[in-house]
Amino acid sequence: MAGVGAQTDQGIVLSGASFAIRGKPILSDLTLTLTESRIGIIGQNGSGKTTLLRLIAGLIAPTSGRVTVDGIDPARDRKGMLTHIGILFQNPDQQILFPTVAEELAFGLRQQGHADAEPRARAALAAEGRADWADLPVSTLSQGQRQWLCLLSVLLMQPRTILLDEPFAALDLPTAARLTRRLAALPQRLITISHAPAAVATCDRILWLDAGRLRADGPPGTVLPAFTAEMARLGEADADPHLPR
Ligand SMILES: Nc1ncnc2c1ncn2[C@@H]1O[C@H](COP(=O)(O)OP(=O)(O)OP(=O)(O)O)[C@@H](O)[C@H]1O
Repeated sequence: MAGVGAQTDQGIVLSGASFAIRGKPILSDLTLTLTESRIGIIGQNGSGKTTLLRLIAGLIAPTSGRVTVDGIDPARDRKGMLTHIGILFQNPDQQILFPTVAEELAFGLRQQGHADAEPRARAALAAEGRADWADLPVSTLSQGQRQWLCLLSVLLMQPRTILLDEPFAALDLPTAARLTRRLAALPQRLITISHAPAAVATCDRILWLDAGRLRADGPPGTVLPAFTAEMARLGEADADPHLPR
């Protein structure tokens, strides 16, 4: 796989990992070994999907249990993680730090120790046919364009695994179709959060989170129909729970 060369791909391992905020459990006792190339995470609003990605990326540490990425504790070695994990947030504005497109792209490369970060960033833009974007203020890009910029930043860093939090949520259909093709062609491991079963239907493995616990874990052909049926059932029950019949 890309990025980390000959190092062994040990995958992402969670051993009894839990996460709580002020004593409130958000994720409970997750034990998983993730080695597949395409993994989907589904679940209702607030079920803990984004928190799980943050745990894998090392942005938060488990309250109990353990998380390792290729044998490394991601919360302890943030710099070492740069070649292992890239994350594309749901909202690009949570990710973008710099005023211009080239500066934003160069940042991650500089963190990885590349002295030629800026020329590399400009070359990458040129290769995408976007050389004219280099000095544009990021604020002039549309939401979809900013999301594309965030993806390009992640790709330039060549992480072994890319975590995607609802990558299509804010995109129009043609942009989503382009991004789908782009993602499908990547050699990296992709872990994708989605509410939409169709968006993860081609994954090798689906994790269904329910109130911070693993409710199902298996191939899409098994997990997605069960999830869809349960969402339909909940939707009916919640539609008018307080109204007289
Ligand atoms: N910083 C925080 N402080 C308090 N509660 C939090 C915090 N971050 C997350 N939570 C709570 O943890 C739970 C899981 O949140 P998370 O964002 O992981 O869910 P999600 O499955 O990604 O939801 P969605 O589909 O709505 O994006 C929610 O109940 C949320 O309110």
